[in-house]
Amino acid sequence: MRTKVGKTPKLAFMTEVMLPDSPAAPGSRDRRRCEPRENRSGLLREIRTTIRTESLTERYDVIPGKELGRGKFAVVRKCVERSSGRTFAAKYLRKRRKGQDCRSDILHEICVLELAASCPRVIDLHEVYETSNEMVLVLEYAAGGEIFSQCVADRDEAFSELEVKRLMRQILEGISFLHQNNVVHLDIKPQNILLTSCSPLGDIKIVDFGLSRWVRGGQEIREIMGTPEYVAPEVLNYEPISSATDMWSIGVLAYVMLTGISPFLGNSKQETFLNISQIDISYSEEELETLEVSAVPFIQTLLVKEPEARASAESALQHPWLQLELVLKLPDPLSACQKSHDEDQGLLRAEGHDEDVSRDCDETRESHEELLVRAAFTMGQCRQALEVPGLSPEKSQSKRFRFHETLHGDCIC
Ligand SMILES: Nc1ncnc2c1ncn2[C@@H]1O[C@H](COP(=O)(O)OP(=O)(O)OP(=O)(O)O)[C@@H](O)[C@H]1O
Repeated sequence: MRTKVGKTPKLAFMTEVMLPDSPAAPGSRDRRRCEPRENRSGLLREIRTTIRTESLTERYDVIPGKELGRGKFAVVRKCVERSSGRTFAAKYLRKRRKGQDCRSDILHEICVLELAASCPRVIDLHEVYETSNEMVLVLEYAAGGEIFSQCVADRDEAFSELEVKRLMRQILEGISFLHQNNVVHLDIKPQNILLTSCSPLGDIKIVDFGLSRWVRGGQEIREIMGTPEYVAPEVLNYEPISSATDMWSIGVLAYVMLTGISPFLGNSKQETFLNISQIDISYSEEELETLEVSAVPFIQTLLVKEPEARASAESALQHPWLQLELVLKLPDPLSACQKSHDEDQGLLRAEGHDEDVSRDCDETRESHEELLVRAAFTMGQCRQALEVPGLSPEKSQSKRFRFHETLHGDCIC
């Protein structure tokens, strides 16, 4: 039985990688995209960012004490750039891991961040520093933290369905950008989706490209990596990895965000793998019953065993479940004239605005009212409605379980 959402060991059987000759590949910072150069295992290696060798503290005040997050080989701290007063997240990555020089993995992570520099759904890379033991990525600061916190929160603090839809659209936009650029993330999970702000709920930022790979048609990558609960069946079967591998994880993520339940999590890693390979998933949980009718079919287009039969990021964005968000994209004049009402309702979080500003407020008010009715209807159905008959808060809360340990370099056997 799968009843918990939590931080779980990460699988990572990396193939050996070639090391680049010099710390910083030549190139200017004004080019928008890096030319992807990769070695056999899908690691990009040619970065454009200047690697600074002075101490980070010459230009930044690192906020003492509180860490923003931590992995097995990295720690992330808040820092403030003295010249601008801007806050950033400094990710300190150890170059030597388990006796191996992993500098090339870090260069790959930098290169992917450069490649995604124009995508607002991916965290921005500001600067890179290097010492003898570490590399430090100075990243845009995502003040809202991980969406994980709200996935495991009590019902009254968890995401509403409307919020999940908006965030899911943004996640798919980011993943679609990466896939169009031949990058697969391979570690999509709630801990790697951050928020620009928590209250009010901001926008998502995808982080942690440590396991990502650059894949091209014809080239096969087979590696066992990821986080057990989110890993796709083809990874367990040592079959080729593709963009569909991320889409599986997005299916698991959608389920988790909507229910707080990890759909494949078993009592042991082996049980989790068995559940995944048998697609042993329950669509009859109480938490799913309160959702819009198109929510479960959305998840089902992703949690399909055959990678080629899974929805792509682009087709998932077209799924009926996510279409309400299109209605929520309001033109600027409407946003202005309805602003206070929208705030009161707390329903409208338009993520973009149409260029079309020619319609006047009166004309758009009508569609806005329809929108509010539809949004209110959705909110009424969402899982935050604790009064749903037969849905006991105690029971549903027992399905949420927090633990904070993240392990790496784990194996499947
Ligand atoms: N830009 C950021 N702004 C705010 N917090 C961040 C940022 N980047 C990372 N964090 C926090 O630090 C955590 C660890 O970051 P990240 O996942 O990039 O490191 P990692 O060592 O690769 O982790 P993991 O072991 O989970 O792969 C994130 O889950 C998040 O909580």
